[in-house]
Amino acid sequence: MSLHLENVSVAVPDGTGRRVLLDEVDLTVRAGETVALSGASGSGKSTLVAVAGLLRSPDTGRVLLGDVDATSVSARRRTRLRGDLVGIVYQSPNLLPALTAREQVEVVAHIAGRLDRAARRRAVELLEQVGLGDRLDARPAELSGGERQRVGIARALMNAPTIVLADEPTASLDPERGHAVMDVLISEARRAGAATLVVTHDPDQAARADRRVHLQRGRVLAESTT
Ligand SMILES: Nc1ncnc2c1ncn2[C@@H]1O[C@H](COP(=O)(O)OP(=O)(O)OP(=O)(O)O)[C@@H](O)[C@H]1O
Repeated sequence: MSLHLENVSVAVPDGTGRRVLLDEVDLTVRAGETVALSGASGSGKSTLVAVAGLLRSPDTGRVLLGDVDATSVSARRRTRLRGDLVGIVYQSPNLLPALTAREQVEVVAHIAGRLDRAARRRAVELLEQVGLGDRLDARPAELSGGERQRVGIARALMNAPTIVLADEPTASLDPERGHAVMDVLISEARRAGAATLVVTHDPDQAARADRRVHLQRGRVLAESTT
């Protein structure tokens, strides 16, 4: 399923005027494609991820997941779409301290009311795919930063999302771990055929994507094929 942002603008009140955070952004990420999003601090990357992930509605423009216009449905339907179709990897995975790696991932199915035997098996498979097959019962305090981030990736993929969004998923890691985590994220998202948008400042990591997009002051400045 593809992700389309069509003419998306977001502005917030700023003193007596308005501050534009996203300015008529057009962006398409095709199914199975990975797009790296870069831009200076404050250029609007996190806002774009929040809009694409249906966490924030644009003031104007449309967000299409496949051919469903998520901006024209009810808030309730939008929440359902997000839960069913979107997986988000955050800068820091915010794992629950009391839960094991396996449980962190299972929670996604639990919340959806679908924690059955198949879901438990899928959680283990995902953790194996991100290289944590031998750490299933470890709690966050027993995991390294890179391992915790890989749990976050497995968790984001648990609902078999067709849209994967990652906002600087490797920001807290050293370059070597960061590259390893990025490789896992991109290969797993590709394997799932998901449309994947990854925010990264790191040119080496951006080069791993199929395409790069640069944001400047809320506008898409340039696209390049890597
Ligand atoms: N609710 C808000 N009210 C006012 N300003 C906001 C709001 N949300 C974001 N901003 C501002 O909008 C701009 C874009 O923010 P955003 O977080 O999208 O940028 P970013 O490119 O992700 O930055 P960074 O790389 O530092 O995380 C920033 O200048 C930020 O301060």
